[in-house]
Amino acid sequence: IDDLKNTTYDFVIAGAGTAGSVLANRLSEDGKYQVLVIEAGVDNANIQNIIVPFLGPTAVNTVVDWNFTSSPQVGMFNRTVPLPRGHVLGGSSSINFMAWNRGSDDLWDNFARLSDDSGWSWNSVAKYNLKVSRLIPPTDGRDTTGEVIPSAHGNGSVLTSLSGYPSEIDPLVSGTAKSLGGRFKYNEDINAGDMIGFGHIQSSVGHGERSSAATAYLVPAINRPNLDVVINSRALKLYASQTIDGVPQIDTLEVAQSADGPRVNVTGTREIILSAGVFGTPQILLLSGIGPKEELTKLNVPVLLESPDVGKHLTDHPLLPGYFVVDAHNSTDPIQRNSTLLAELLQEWETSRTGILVTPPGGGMVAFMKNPSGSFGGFDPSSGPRSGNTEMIFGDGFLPSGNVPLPPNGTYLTVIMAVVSPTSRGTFTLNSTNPFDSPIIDPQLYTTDYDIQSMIQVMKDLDTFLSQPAWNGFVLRPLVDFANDEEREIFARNNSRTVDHCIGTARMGPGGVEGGVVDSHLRVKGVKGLRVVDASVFPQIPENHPQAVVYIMAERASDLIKSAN
Ligand SMILES: Cc1cc2nc3c(=O)[nH]c(=O)nc-3n(C[C@H](O)[C@H](O)[C@H](O)COP(=O)(O)OP(=O)(O)OC[C@H]3O[C@@H](n4cnc5c(N)ncnc54)[C@H](O)[C@@H]3O)c2cc1C
Repeated sequence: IDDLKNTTYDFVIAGAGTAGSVLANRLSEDGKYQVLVIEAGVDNANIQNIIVPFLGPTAVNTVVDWNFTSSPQVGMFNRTVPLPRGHVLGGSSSINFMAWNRGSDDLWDNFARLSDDSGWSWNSVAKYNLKVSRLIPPTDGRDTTGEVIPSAHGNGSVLTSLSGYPSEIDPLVSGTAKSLGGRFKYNEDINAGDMIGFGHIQSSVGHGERSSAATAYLVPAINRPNLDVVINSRALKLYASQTIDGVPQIDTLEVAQSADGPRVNVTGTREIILSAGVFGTPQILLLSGIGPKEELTKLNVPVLLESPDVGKHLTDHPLLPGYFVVDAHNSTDPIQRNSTLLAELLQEWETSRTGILVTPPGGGMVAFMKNPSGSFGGFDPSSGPRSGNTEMIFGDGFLPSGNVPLPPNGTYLTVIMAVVSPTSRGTFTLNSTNPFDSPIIDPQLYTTDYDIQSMIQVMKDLDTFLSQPAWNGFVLRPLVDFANDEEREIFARNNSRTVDHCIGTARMGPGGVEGGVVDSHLRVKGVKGLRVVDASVFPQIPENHPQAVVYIMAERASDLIKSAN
């Protein structure tokens, strides 16, 4: 931060994560504006476990992760759960598990309805979807006819592909779905508008490497003379240098590299944009005195603007692994137990970008399902008929999660189950006024009956699916048996965590501050000069993996910002 030649820019962006990197690129592309990006985390270059797709999960809990932890979860017998977030250029897109879903048409139409802005409808954002990603062939070069619909995809920045190392499980999943149909139907492309059904996973992976907001948006722009990116520096607090007609004009951001280091003020003469993510953004807002009055007063933070929704509506997808002992012939399990084998595979990846390391662990097939019609008295909190209530991901091998340890021998099928239209809502609050203190994050997982019962439903749907003839001889037995729903519920509450899809802490909505923190153009209501562009503005949780939704939103936000300036 000391190297900055000046501290006044047209735009100052807090956070070079998924959304922040898109903004950095788009706002600097025509050379008209001077843009500064402040990123708390580290450089993304040359970090092997964020580049090699198979090693992705090993980046969690390292220097590239903020390592947040939830408060005790009452719906999970008071366990705490890890809440990783990217602490690196590219943000969470640099450490996530790379599943790529643009969301159903219904999701976007619901965003439009909830924000009262048709500009968020699918028809309006479809052009941004085409700008965001480009589907390229998988590294094994196979014919993918029937596995994806190429015409549904664009020619944009993030590279996406199907698994370059298909697993022996994939044809069992697609074959079973094709023969079962109905609630278990096959879906040729879950990114073509209707997400329901069993289909092939598309990942933000190209040529055997992770494609992130850093590699796809930030690095290509980094040498522009009008773009400065500062790393290892935290955005702390916003200031308004003046108030006009009672409206604070936000133009200053305080930055520091450590708790006791010097504070530097930077100025955004046109706008300051918070893209610090679902935890970073509400933290900056609250520290600046923008938030629920009672909470601010309790901590002696002077109230700049009463905005009751800051930190509220935190929503995440609960996740539960299901484990099955299988007779697999090409399982990933030996890799987890044998470092020599892993070293050989790394050598293969280094020399030819082939082998299993070109693909994220977790397998090649995913399903989004509706709960049975008529269940829950017909209640369906999802965005519409093309969005799911639950999800399954079919993983080749034992994917450690929850409290079940990797068994010393044997081969396994892991099915990651999730509730993707949860109704539990949590909170984000400050612990203290020290910006370097960890906040209190309470997603309140499984605090509604709908959420836990939906998880039980998907556990039973999985049993139905795996009892079909295609699995005979492959699935030998479940690792854990359940006699009834009560046992399923206890297992779920004991072993679930989240899919790391949290959203909503600065939600978008119509009307005044009681209707949401930002308006539909993502401007913070009640002040001037400040926007939020990241997953914290989502008015409801996408029924899918959300990174592509963040990218699409950030592309539209870039156009909104340019046209307003
Ligand atoms: C482990 C994990 C796995 C996931 N798997 C998937 C998946 O497979 N598919 C999918 O679609 N989604 C996945 N997600 C979710 C998805 O990656 C996120 O929803 C999305 O990337 C969020 O984008 P964002 O721009 O809101 O925030 P982020 O990308 O997290 O960006 C926020 C940035 O702001 C920085 N920052 C925070 N506070 C400050 C501050 N005070 N000052 C300066 N900088 C700050 C952070 O370091 C970060 O770089 C996963 C997430 C995680 C963590």
